[in-house]
Amino acid sequence: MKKRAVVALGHRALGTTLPEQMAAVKQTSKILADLISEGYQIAITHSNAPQVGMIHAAMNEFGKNHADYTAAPMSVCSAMSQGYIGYDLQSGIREELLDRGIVKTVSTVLTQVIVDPYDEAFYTPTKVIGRYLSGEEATFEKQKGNYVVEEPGKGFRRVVSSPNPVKIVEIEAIRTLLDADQVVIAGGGGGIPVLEQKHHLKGAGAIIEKDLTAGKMAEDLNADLLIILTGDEKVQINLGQPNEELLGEISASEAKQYMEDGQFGTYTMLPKFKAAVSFIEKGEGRKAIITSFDKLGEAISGKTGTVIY
Ligand SMILES: Nc1ncnc2c1ncn2[C@@H]1O[C@H](COP(=O)(O)OP(=O)(O)O)[C@@H](O)[C@H]1O
Ligand SMILES: NC(=O)OP(=O)(O)O
Repeated sequence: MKKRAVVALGHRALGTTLPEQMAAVKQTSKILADLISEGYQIAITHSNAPQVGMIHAAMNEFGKNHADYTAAPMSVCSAMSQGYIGYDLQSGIREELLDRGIVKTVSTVLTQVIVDPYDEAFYTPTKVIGRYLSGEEATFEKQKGNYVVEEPGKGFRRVVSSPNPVKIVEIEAIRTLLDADQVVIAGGGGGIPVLEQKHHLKGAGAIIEKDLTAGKMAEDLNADLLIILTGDEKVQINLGQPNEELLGEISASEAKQYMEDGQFGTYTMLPKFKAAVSFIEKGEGRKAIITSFDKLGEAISGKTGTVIY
């Protein structure tokens, strides 16, 4: 039986602007094709904060200035970001596979993820999206009822709520594609957050942390491996202190201890560890790798990366 992996792609694997994304995806596709060539069945999820910020700004500026265009809510923009990023990944991976003589369908499943309307996150927006804003732009956003935070010396950023993923609506479609040995991109940008109202799923104005959705998807698919590709080859503890240390192979209980000790950024590295530990604890023989996207091959063969077992 083939090994099954869920791969979460971070910012570096995608870039920010359209040309950056096109170049980054070419590189990322090679790495993912290597994994597939090694016999892994993979489901891929990805970041979307820069892209969804860009799409939301564009849609809402047009909506304001042209009577025949309407502004788009965040959930619709989230769906657009899944389509746009999924499209680039689908083409890139397909091409890389064909270059190696591998014929496989690569598809994107527009994925909705049910969130809890009473999730505490709705009271405190924390998820940073889009580009840096000037003071004037930040004031304008606040006037529209949006939230911004200041990053000293850099500018302002928009923030939205980031509720926990409760249920992946299209999980059976994702599972079916993997069972058919196809490559699937799903849960992009953490999935489109939706509130369950009887049979209706109402889009929520929020962005889910993609690492948490990746972990949930890995649990649901009973994957062997959760791979989180980020900017660093290995995670550090005691960051910025004289006793700074790179983490290699650690157990889930060691990882939990580091989490409790506050070793990881709340909105950056911590969700990756939460996802990894929860995934590992809910099954047998599971492993999670956190590494930079260009080091995946070495990490798979045990030469680098932070590996949690
Ligand atoms: N203990 C830590 N070790 C390494 N990086 C950390 C740590 N705590 C926070 N970080 C930050 O987390 C970042 C990765 O998180 P994020 O920017 O959300 O990534 P991505 O888009 O790759 O998912 C790193 O680039 C680093 O700045
Ligand atoms: N949705 C999400 O987690 O996006 P980023 O990784 O870009 O913040």
